[in-house]
Amino acid sequence: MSAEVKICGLTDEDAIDAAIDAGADYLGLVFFAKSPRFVTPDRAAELTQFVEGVDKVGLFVDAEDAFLEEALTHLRLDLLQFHGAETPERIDAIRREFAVPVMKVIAIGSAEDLAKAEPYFAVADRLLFDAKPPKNSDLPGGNAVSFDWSILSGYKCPLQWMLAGGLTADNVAEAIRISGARAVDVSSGVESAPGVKDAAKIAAFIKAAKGT
Ligand SMILES: O=C(O)c1ccccc1NCC(=O)[C@H](O)[C@H](O)COP(=O)(O)O
Repeated sequence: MSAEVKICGLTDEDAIDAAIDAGADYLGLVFFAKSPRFVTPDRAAELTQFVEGVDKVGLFVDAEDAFLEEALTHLRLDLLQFHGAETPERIDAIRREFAVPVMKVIAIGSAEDLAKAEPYFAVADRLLFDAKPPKNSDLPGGNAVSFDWSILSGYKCPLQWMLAGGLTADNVAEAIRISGARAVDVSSGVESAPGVKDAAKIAAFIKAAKGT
């Protein structure tokens, strides 16, 4: 059991260094203004200017083309994560327009929600299965909420996928075992407060996810 790890919502140099030093495979940058983890494209470029060998993932929520263009003008992103209500048609158009791999988030509350992934099989490069946000949340993700990982057990998905939602160093090994995930994504579980990453929690999470 060893999974790739994406550390999402990085907002400062120390957190980026901590994620890289601990062996993160993906660094997530949140381009959603309502988030406590929001960074501007300019700041994201500054933060990641010396990053090499680790994929940079830009997280967007129902972003317009102009904003995607702005972000990609400031920095190279290896993967675009879409965490809003983007339709399959919109994902297809973005992928064609910007020629960067795309990952669509599918919110899971019950096993029936897996069917929502199917229309994206032909238009996305990857999927990310995350918990449905609580009803009172302003954020579609990053809410420290889990779902029943057994929903994904034995799931036949033609695309690579990541598991997210309420993961921590204490539960990620179990989540990987039950779901069969080969890649995991975390934000709140490696923070001391919303938007403030904790280097020790990042290291512990990656160790647990990779079984090292
Ligand atoms: O992190 C945010 O603030 C955020 C805002 C808007 C959309 C998505 C957001 N985060 C997504 C993630 O960090 C992860 O992909 C995922 O939801 C896991 O989050 P967490 O449960 O906090 O580990």
